[in-house]
Amino acid sequence: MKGPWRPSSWRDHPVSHMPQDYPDAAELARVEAELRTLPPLVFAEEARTLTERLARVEAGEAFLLQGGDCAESFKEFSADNIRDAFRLMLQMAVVLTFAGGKPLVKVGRIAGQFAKPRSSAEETVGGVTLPSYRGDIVNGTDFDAASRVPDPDRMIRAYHQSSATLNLLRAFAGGGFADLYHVRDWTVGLTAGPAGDRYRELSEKISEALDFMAAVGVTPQTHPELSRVEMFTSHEALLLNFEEALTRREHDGWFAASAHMLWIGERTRRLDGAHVEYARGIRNPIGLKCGPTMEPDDLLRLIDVLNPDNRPGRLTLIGRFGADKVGDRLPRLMAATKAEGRRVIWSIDPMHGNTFSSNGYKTRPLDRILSEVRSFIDIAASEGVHAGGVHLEMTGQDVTECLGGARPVTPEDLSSRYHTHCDPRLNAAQALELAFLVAENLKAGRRRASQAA
Ligand SMILES: O=C[C@H](O)[C@H](O)COP(=O)(O)O
Ligand SMILES: C=C(OP(=O)(O)O)C(=O)O
Ligand SMILES: [Mn+2]
Repeated sequence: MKGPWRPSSWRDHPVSHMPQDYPDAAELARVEAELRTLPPLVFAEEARTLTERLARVEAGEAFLLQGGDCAESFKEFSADNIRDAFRLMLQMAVVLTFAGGKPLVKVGRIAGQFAKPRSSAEETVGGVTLPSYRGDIVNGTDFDAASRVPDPDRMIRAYHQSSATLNLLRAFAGGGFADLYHVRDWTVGLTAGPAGDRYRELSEKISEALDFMAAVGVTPQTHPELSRVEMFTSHEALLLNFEEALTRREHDGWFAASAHMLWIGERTRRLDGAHVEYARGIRNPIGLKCGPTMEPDDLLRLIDVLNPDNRPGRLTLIGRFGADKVGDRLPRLMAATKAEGRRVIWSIDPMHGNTFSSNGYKTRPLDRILSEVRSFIDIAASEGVHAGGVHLEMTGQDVTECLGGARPVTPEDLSSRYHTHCDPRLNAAQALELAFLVAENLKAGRRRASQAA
């Protein structure tokens, strides 16, 4: 039984994957106090709106695309990177909406995705052992003792970077960049290759359809929704000192003001742990990673705590099993939520269960990623559950971090443009390829459903 919730009640629960060793407690307290005085990064009403949008996903009327960096960083912070991430979301949205025939809810892993859980608390290189890098909001990547000391001031820097990132995202979303009439312009930055060619073809079709609509009087002036998009932000609620300081009271309860949606990671989802305690008390939409060790009963007890009122849109379950395990682990979890009438969204993260090292680089093969997504869609169909979304680590940059693709990245290529601060991301072409695959599967599913009806 849980006691009363407060923004700080997580402190009475077991804490994992957070720095316990800030060297200066007074400085940490000063930073937390400063964060409490700073304006919210997002507005509670936006989080309520996202819950409504996700309720449509839960009802099977929309699809969720959640994606972005594994770890944002201070070094890779630039207008170009934000623009490229935004444009990739738009490109994928075009593919998924056109083929899927359903509205797409767009949620970035952006403007706050800075804290990382690590498999090991320490890292050893050449006989030297140092604390692991835990994300730019905690410590630095350089392999020297000073960089690895947790520094609370990094929270302030992460806050301001998130604020500037959100500012640009909001400008892009509402200020013309996302105008569907510019669908052709979004091909800028697409590398040569089949996914790019298919996208160009699709954007031509959409442009023709828009020209036709304009001829019959449907224009951005008459239909302003054609010239703007909704884009929401999300990150893992890992560094609870930061989250607590940005938790704000509203008339209908407490909201995390650091992002529209927060999720609980695979490594911090224990029922009595600090992270579940924090998440249960905020009214934002919540994600919960569900990995291969989760049993149906664990999941149901977590849902009891995280969504006791069974509110649609509140809880997104993000499976992340690995292509080889999804067939064994997912069906019983889906069957349990379905049998118990739990109003949850099922989404798939095909990244985190498909990671291994090659030539000293952490990588993931695109074919395994695609295979986990395909299995997810098939399993959902046979369990009678809506395949609600995908959760991806991806970047608008042409990196060489994940293997394979139509213009294949080989193990030898990994070193050429491997820029991630933590996990390997899909590059723009690989992400588009995945979007086409998901779109085709969704279309096939719709066809099957209408034939059966
Ligand atoms: O992003 C997720 C985790 O931080 C990451 O997968 C852990 O990676 P590690 O095994 O290198 O610590
Ligand atoms: C840490 C992550 O994933 P998981 O908790 O599923 O391992 C992540 O999404 O970056
Ligand atoms: Mn990751």
